Amino acid sequence: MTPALDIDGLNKRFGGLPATRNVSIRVMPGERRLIIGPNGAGKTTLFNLITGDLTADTGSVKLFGDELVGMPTEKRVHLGLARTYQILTLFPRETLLHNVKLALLGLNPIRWNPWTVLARRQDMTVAAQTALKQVGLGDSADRIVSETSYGERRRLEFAMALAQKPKVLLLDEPLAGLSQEERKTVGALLKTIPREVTIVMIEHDMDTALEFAERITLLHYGEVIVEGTRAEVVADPRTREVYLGD
Ligand SMILES: Nc1ncnc2c1ncn2[C@@H]1O[C@H](COP(=O)(O)OP(=O)(O)OP(=O)(O)O)[C@@H](O)[C@H]1O
Repeated sequence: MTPALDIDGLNKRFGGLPATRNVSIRVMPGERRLIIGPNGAGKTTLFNLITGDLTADTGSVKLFGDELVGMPTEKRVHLGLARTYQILTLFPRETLLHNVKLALLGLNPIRWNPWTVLARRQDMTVAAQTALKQVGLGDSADRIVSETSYGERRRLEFAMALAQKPKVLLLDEPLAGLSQEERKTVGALLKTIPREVTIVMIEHDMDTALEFAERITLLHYGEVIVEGTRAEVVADPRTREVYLGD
């Protein structure tokens, strides 16, 4: 079976310092993969290399067999790659619905033609409303982002990513900054995402993340040092040494 994401020998240096060292990771379709590692281990850099926000020095990243290296981010999105950010990237003075529509508009290659956009607006509204419903914000479509709670904004970001109907979804610390209650809501939401979507998640909250993850990759100083099933990685002494602080 072709992997959903096939990362091979990926390297990235910042001013001589390696942030990603010969990283090879294979994620199969439908998998729920958790990426863990101490601060500065290279987790976000890895995501930026996958999305094209950063350019790799060497190595390959394939999405369902298509080479992404050298491809602009927008094209990667068209191939089915979506991500959420560690720091929320929303338009705070717009409505929730408008934010999701803007995410969809970004996906539309003919978005600069106003007539086309107008003609498609109804479709987009329906798609955006469906995505908001999917994350439990169906009744909040017309609210302004700045008037919503942090947890609701996190869910809005999910809606924006899901509206794009991604094949592979990268989640960068989706639980960061959330209250215990909100963590539960987002944790439950994660479980409702269909298997057609392969998920790779960076997360420090081990309670929720471990429940969700099937396989785990541990990064340390930019390198993959442990990888395996949830049970294997948790039981590995190197995980305890560098991450779980045992
Ligand atoms: N744009 C950049 N320019 C220079 N150095 C960078 C840049 N981005 C990341 N780094 C460095 O690369 C290394 C990996 O950083 P990265 O943010 O990927 O780690 P991380 O595992 O995501 O950490 P955290 O858990 O704190 O988010 C760090 O040493 C960091 O200082």
